[in-house]
Amino acid sequence: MSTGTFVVSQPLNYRGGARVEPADSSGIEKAFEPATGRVIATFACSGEKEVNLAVQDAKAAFKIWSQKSGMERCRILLEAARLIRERRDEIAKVETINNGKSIFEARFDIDISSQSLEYYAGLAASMAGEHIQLPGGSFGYTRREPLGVCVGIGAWNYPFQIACWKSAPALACGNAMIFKPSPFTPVSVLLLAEIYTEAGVPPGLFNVVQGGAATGQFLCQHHDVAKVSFTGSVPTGTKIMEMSAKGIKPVTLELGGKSPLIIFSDCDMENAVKGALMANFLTQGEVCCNGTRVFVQKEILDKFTEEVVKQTQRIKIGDPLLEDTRMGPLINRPHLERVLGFVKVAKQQGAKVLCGGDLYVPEDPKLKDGYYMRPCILTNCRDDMTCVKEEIFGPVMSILSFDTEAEVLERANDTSFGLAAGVFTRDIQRAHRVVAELQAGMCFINNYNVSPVELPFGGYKKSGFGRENGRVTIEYYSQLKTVCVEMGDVESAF
Ligand SMILES: NC(=O)c1ccc[n+]([C@@H]2O[C@H](COP(=O)([O-])OP(=O)(O)OC[C@H]3O[C@@H](n4cnc5c(N)ncnc54)[C@H](O)[C@@H]3O)[C@@H](O)[C@H]2O)c1
Repeated sequence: MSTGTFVVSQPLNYRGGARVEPADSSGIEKAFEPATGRVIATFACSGEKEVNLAVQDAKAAFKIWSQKSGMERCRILLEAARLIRERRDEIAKVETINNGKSIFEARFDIDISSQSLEYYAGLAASMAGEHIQLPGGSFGYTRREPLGVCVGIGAWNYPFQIACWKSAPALACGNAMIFKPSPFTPVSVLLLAEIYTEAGVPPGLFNVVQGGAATGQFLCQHHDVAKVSFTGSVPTGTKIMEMSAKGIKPVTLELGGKSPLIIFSDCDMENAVKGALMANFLTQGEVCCNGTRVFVQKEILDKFTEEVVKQTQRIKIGDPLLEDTRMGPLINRPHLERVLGFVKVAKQQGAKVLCGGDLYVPEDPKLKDGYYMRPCILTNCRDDMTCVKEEIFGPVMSILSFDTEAEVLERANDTSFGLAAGVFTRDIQRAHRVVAELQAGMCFINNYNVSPVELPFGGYKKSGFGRENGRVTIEYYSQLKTVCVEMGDVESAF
């Protein structure tokens, strides 16, 4: 597989353990290779009939799967994790071709994905209720039971990983899942569906329906869907919550962010610079938890800025399938233009562009229609500027200076988002004091954007609720049944 050659001709829906063309459609979509601007797949968006069939199949599979013991589910999930490892390179390449992220990064995503299956496989076997002694020999116990058919709706920035972060805990708990990827990145989740089938899940347990908003709505409104787990923007998250409210369905919302990264003057400068790059430029900056508001204490502002610019200018942009590329193209042309538009507005509002923020045309002629830009550092930023307030979702870092801890905390929290935050300092007391005050679900001390599957991930405020990863996620894919057992006679009040 090399850039400019991949096309998908097989069906992109998956139902009953096989790829299928949808039974009906609500429109046609095209998926692109961002590196070249080529169409790699044309597919029908699933209509209501197809969604009904997917739910019907998932319900049948749920009956079989939910009866299995945790150990039985564990073995199958471990086998699926092994198959992901075995096909790591192929999956990473497909992800790179359809999303644009460098192959170097895509391999990490696939590794985190297989780890997610391994982690929840382990928990599947140890899920248990409680036994509670009551007076007179009576007792109660709790059973942790699955919810039923869960829907996963994904964003386009981590297509395979999002599908794993949702399906691994869902399946571990005994649920079935129907997954709808973003229409921009429909391809890699099919490999996951095939892997689950090969590993031994019942046909229909993990189905894929393709489409955009209309298909997503059919799924959310379906009366046999027990839960919706959504990753995407705040406006869509609001709609998902409204639709789910009508059916009293629980939702997990993993939404956007505008996270602060606070660099104190006593930091280890080399690590802080690396951390700022990690916080801003993975996947071309298209990362929900990115620390795009970089607050730097005044004493080290010049030195930090100089170093961060130097390292940003060294980032190798180009063909994402090449081993030494570290930044590929953005997801599509409209998004590229939107991100460049943010840089333009930032300049109009008084920010200074220290590097990048413009189109990049690689030398290789086959890449000339790709969606590349140079990573951008903005300085002279103020808290009221658009680039500091809004989620850009591209490689644009805004540097802001600050004087005191109290001041920076106030400014860092002055946002309706609350997904992540970071702090670099050598003072351990300050580090813990600051993160305790930060209004964010995921806080990093002296690093940024590492995502071990053992740690819960999710937002505060408008960045959503519910968690992915970690032990706690079991609670979002299961429900507790209490059983009260009488060992004596009924003492009636009547
Ligand atoms: N918190 C997280 O874990 C996380 C992770 C990745 C991305 N994100 C966020 O996702 C956003 C970027 O992703 P995007 O552009 O794909 O987001 P989006 O909200 O446009 O779309 C997300 C998904 O929702 C579907 N959808 C759109 N309208 C719908 C509707 N009315 N009903 C049901 N489904 C609908 C889309 O087809 C897509 O699959 C950013 O805001 C980013 O921060 C968050």
